[in-house]
Amino acid sequence: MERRAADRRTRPAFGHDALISCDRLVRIFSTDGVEVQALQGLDLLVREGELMALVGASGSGKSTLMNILAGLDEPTAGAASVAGRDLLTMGAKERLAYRREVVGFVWQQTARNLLPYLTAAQNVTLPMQLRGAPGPDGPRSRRARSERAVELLGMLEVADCRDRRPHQMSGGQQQRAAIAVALANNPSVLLADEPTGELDSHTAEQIFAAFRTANEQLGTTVVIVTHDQAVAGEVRRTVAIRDGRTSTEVLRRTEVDATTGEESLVAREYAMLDRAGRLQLPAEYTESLGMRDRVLLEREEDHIGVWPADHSPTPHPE
Ligand SMILES: Nc1ncnc2c1ncn2[C@@H]1O[C@H](COP(=O)(O)OP(=O)(O)OP(=O)(O)O)[C@@H](O)[C@H]1O
Repeated sequence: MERRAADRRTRPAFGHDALISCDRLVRIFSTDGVEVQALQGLDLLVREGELMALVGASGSGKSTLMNILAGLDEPTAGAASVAGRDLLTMGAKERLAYRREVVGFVWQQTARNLLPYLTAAQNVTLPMQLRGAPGPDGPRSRRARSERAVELLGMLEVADCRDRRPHQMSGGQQQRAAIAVALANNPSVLLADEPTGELDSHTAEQIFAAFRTANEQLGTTVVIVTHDQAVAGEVRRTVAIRDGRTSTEVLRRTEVDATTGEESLVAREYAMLDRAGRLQLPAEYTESLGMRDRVLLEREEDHIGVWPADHSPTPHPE
């Protein structure tokens, strides 16, 4: 037992090597004496450099999670950290610096992302000005800031909009300029909550390509909340949230056929196993097999069998 306790002490902490780590996150909202548990012990790890999507039914807790990661809201319990910053213990000053330097966000409402009376280039320079004392890699002079703004707008293919105000730009151009604003201070993480929600599918595709550009060219970690199946299908990893918890995860990878050499994208769905060993079984599986309250488990050499409670265990040879 002592050895087990020592092992536990020397074991690396949960999510120690992740850029985003949410550990049993809980967020309870109380309004008029009614409690809503928007997050109910959510676990999520995101590695540096990932481009991933979060999906889930309306009300499952996606926006609540994004607001916490954006530093706009605080969890009721649990632990959360982004790029080494502890989101529960940050003071007001650190929180402000966190929102300016560590995370960038893009919201669904195109109007929420840009100031209407500034041009695209001015919108991009504003976060750099607000940052105050620049870091070692931050642009120092006014000229350097405006050069960076033009560079970012160019990378996102809206250089021609630099002198236009938001109302002189299409919805898609506004969202691309919004991505440039979010990237202005070179954040570690780019968060986007339904960024293509107000756009047609062709424009949505272009916006998604812009996130991919940011991820590939700048190495920014990108987390996108989306209802859009086409967007969710484009990323390597999609995590589904159900009732305030991560429930399933789809990983996609390219496989090469050994004989034909042809490449194909293979998607695999996984259930999440939490640290307490809890596993959420899909309702369609449990219902069709009449599983309720308790199930029988059988440990096999390379898998675990889950059976309805009235199943007779398979006799094992002696
Ligand atoms: N400020 C708040 N006050 C009270 N309840 C809230 C608040 N914000 C969210 N909720 C509740 O928390 C739950 C999760 O909401 P959330 O907005 O995170 O879901 P969502 O998955 O983003 O939904 P949608 O896809 O519709 O945006 C819902 O039941 C919602 O009503």
